[in-house]
Amino acid sequence: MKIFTAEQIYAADRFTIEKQQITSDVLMERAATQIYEWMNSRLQGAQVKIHLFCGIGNNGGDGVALARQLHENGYSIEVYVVNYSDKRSKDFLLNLDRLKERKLWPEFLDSGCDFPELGRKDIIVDAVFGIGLNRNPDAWVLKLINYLNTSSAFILSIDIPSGLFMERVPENRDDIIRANHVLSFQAPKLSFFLPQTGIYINQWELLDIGLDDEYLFKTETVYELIGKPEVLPMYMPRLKFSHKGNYGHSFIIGGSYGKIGAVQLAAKACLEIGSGLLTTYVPECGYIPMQTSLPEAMVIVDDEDEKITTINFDLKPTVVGIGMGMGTHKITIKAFSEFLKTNTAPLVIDADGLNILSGTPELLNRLPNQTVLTPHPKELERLLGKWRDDFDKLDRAKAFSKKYDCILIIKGAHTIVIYNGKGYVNSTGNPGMATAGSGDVLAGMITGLIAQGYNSLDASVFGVYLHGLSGDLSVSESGYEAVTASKLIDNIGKAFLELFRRPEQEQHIEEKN
Ligand SMILES: NC(=O)C1=CN([C@@H]2O[C@H](COP(=O)(O)OP(=O)(O)OC[C@H]3O[C@@H](n4cnc5c(N)ncnc54)[C@H](O)[C@@H]3O)[C@@H](O)[C@H]2O)[C@@H](O)CC1
Ligand SMILES: Nc1ncnc2c1ncn2[C@@H]1O[C@H](COP(=O)(O)OP(=O)(O)O)[C@@H](O)[C@H]1O
Ligand SMILES: [K+]
Repeated sequence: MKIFTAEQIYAADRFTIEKQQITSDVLMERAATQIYEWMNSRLQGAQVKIHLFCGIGNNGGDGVALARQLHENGYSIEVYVVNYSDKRSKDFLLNLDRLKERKLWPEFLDSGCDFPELGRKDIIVDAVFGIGLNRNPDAWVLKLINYLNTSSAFILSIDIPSGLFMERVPENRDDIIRANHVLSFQAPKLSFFLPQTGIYINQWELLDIGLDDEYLFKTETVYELIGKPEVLPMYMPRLKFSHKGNYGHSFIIGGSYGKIGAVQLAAKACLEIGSGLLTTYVPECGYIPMQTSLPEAMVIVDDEDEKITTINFDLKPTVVGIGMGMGTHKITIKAFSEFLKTNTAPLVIDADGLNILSGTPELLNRLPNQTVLTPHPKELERLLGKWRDDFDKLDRAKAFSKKYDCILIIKGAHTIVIYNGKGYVNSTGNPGMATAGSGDVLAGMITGLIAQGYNSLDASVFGVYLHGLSGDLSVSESGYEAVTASKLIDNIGKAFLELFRRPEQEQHIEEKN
């Protein structure tokens, strides 16, 4: 699903108005109707007090139009106009008149006034600012935002929590509405998925206001939200007459004394996702653990017992995954550097492999094209330097990925795969996955997909999606706290099955037919 910028959404508005031969207030009315129906289906006429805080732009216009619909259907409402500017939008004014025609008189709030009392069981509709916020709100408006946040009422934000910008992080983290639920129009907004801004949103949902399909389809976006429809076409079915040689030979290099488990996890995940063959390269101390825990894997050992000192092998890997638990000893850095001089296989670099790269950046020039890097936030900072905010982080990541022609996977609650100026935002996964070794599993999964013939970008996007889905399946079995990296591996197979599971409703209809 595409993630549009504010400019693209405004352009979609204009395009739709032109093509459907409607006036702009029709779109506003559609927006209000969608929200009304959403609320009504949940409230079922309940006489709960609904406080609508409406700005003077089109987000406020949505709120005022919604107030009218709620009133006409018997709901108990209070409307407040947050009078932050005298530049009121045309459609806001039109809807304000429609409200007044029905003898509904909103209360006008400005810098001098007291804020209304809000009950614990009331509902607040936040329609102060939408995607048009382009500078810091005045102090009294911030005070109002703070006031709403401290109330215990349920906050429903229209389109986007007020105070949240589309393309930057606000300076003061308290200046944004903390929404219980966001009803966003047509497409999700990038800020919903970034750690510094996503925290203001508890849940979000999209409402279709009928923006023109052709525009939405044809317009290219930098960011895309990756769900099932996006990954399904990537899936490569296994062929009846295929053999293990068709699914590649993965080579996983890593481990050090006390950290052989990282290689075990990556290797197991790599096999579980379908790699045809797998060889691991570990220090001598890893030989017995590897051979006993993973009989399917072949093992080559370093001359040294506790760490990797040379990377000598006699096989032609389809893909190499390197770095998990490897350590950053001087001699290991040398071995890694020598390996990069001769390696031509596609690479997936994780953990200490990344730390070595950030300590020895000249090695970045030795990476094959489309090398996959899988940093967690700290490793990413070592690679990119300190960023100003999450939007700056994405810009730096895009520049880095372009400079070294690498695929940069920014891991987190919504992992973002960066390549070729684009960002693929993952939709699966959960906080249960914040647990030791889950990154090793991801690196192994991506390695195993490349082995099977997926290109490195598809392997990254698909691998990240399946990894999160395995996490979601693990949570449904054992709750958040008990998710472990090993459980993620155990659920890779179920994640594949889940990809092809049809929604129950659909199955039911078919059975009836
Ligand atoms: N295609 C869509 O998605 C549609 C969007 N609509 C609504 O329109 C909203 C966008 O409306 P607007 O562009 O009018 O913008 P907003 O309603 O977000 O309001 C901001 C307005 O105030 C000004 N402003 C920005 N920051 C300010 C500040 N700190 N202090 C004072 N004034 C400030 C801006 O110039 C802008 O006109 C959307 O979020 C959505 O709610 C709907 O009305 C219908 C269609
Ligand atoms: N809150 C979260 N929600 C969803 N996924 C998460 C969350 N926290 C961590 N993850 C995922 O778990 C993995 C953690 O990777 P990493 O920190 O490298 O773990 P490790 O070093 O222990 O292997 C990443 O893929 C990340 O996206
Ligand atoms: K809002």
